[in-house]
Amino acid sequence: MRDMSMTLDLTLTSLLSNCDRLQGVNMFSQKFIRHALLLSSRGKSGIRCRFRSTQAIAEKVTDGFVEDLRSIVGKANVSTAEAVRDQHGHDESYHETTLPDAVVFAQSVEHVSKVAKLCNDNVVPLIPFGSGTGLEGGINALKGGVCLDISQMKNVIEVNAEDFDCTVESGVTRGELNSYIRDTGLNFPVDPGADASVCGMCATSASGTNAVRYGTMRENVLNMEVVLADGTVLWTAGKNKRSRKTSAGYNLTNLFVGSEGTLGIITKATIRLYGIPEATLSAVVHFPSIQEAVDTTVQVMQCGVPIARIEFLDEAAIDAFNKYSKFDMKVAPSLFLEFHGSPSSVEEQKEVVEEIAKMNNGSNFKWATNADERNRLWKARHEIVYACTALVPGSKPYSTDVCVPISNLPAVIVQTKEMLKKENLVGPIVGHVGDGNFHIFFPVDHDHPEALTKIKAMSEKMSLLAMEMHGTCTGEHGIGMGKRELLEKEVGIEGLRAMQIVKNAFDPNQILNPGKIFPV
Ligand SMILES: Cc1cc2c(cc1C)N(C[C@H](O)[C@H](O)[C@H](O)COP(=O)(O)OP(=O)(O)OC[C@H]1O[C@@H](n3cnc4c(N)ncnc43)[C@H](O)[C@@H]1O)c1[nH]c(=O)[nH]c(=O)c1N2
Ligand SMILES: CC(=O)C(=O)O
Ligand SMILES: [Mn+2]
Repeated sequence: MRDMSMTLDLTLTSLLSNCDRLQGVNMFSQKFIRHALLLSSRGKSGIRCRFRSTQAIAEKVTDGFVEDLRSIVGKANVSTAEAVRDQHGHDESYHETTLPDAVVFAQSVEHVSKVAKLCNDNVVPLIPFGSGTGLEGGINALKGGVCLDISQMKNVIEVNAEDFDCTVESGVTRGELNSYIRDTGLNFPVDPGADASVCGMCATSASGTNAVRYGTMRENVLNMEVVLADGTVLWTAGKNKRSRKTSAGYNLTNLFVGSEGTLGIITKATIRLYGIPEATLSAVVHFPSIQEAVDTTVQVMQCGVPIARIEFLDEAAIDAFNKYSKFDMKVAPSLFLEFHGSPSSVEEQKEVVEEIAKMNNGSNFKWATNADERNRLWKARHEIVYACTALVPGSKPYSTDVCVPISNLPAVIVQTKEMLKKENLVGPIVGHVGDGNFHIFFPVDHDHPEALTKIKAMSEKMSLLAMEMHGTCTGEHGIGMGKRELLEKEVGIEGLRAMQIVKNAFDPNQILNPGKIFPV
């Protein structure tokens, strides 16, 4: 035991001699340095542990560098046109555009690997671009560099219907996958509303309306092909592996899920599929108060009803929803529900939920049994973020995204609503409440910076409240550039340091999506 620790200390010493930032590395961090060292000793992975500031010093993207990019992917697949850079310099959120210097459209994993190596050798920032539907400014090129658009890699590599899994390339969107596999009777249910790329969903650990039944990306990814900063290609669970369980070493798959383009570029994902339910039933029910709607949710969950969707909209959200999507719903706190299963199981779930809702003064149940009605309802629900921004013409969405343990949800939502009133802010509340996750969608108009300051303060208060109630500042949208200052508050300085050590080990030159996740 003593010999072992001496060996580790010696190894640590030699590692530390390569580090730029030694001071203040506590015992906890040293353990991680040892991990990093073990990784770095695998020469082939190319992972080196050189500690640098998390802020990269980007080399300029010169004409010669652009020529090098063109020689890798072909002339037609590199653009420096302002319109193309602009399109790739922002997502769907309020964050203001920051342009990359060049956009590269990769056609293969070999392209991705060679472009990564070139950027790494020249210390040029590299930002993976999935489909640009993120809500935390994840693709903004904060330090310029190369935006690597991988949306044209659109092959479905394999579908193993008998094992309920499939493998897709980075450009395949959730909608495209579901159209492709429709004939198999299977589908991929994780549903962030937007038609995001499956690999982008891995990168942000997305979820959405039916995570309550089927889980988030974390529970649904079995394996990923990832290109590291230096161009190394690895499979997080081993090449061709797709078992439901594994105890083989560290869980690299879940390290890359939610890494937001800062650890590697996900070029393929092997994900779980589910049978399309035999019967589906949707409903809307209205309540006199937020408390009663959310209490209903908690009781439904605590009764163990395997509900597929249970979505909350407050009266402001219903109002925006009616106006934008031409519905005529009662303007009151409401739940949108969906049940999946056999006809008898759906009937049983319906009865239990109806009884619980009625006990909480839920009324005006409206059932949608046919597919057209259901699709219209859920399409409108998915567009709610646009319905909220339409309240202020010319605005963009600022979305909060807290998630708390379900028993704390009623208190957090009620307090949030009181804070909104006190601050006199317009902000409809919408939530995937079965998971304890909810958003306020603030319409933000950049011509009114004072309103944005107020919204940011409110958003921070909400996040702190959620953390105090044992929750998180982001259930599903990620840290991106919007929540960087909150990460340390959530995971603690030790957690943050551990994350920085992992980042430094995988990306010693800090080229991958610099300026994201970590506080500035
Ligand atoms: C109308 C609407 C509604 C919703 C949402 C958006 C919109 C516009 N979202 C957010 C969004 O759809 C979600 O974050 C997606 O997972 C982003 O996938 P993209 O492919 O668009 O990634 P996008 O291109 O926006 O990139 C997002 C981040 O991931 C990185 N990235 C993308 N692809 C990568 C890859 N292949 N390898 C490595 N890094 C990669 C990027 O660098 C960036 O940091 C959401 N989300 C949610 O969870 N629940 C919800 O309810 C909703 N609802
Ligand atoms: C935008 C988002 O997260 C939602 O509509 O749930
Ligand atoms: Mn959401």
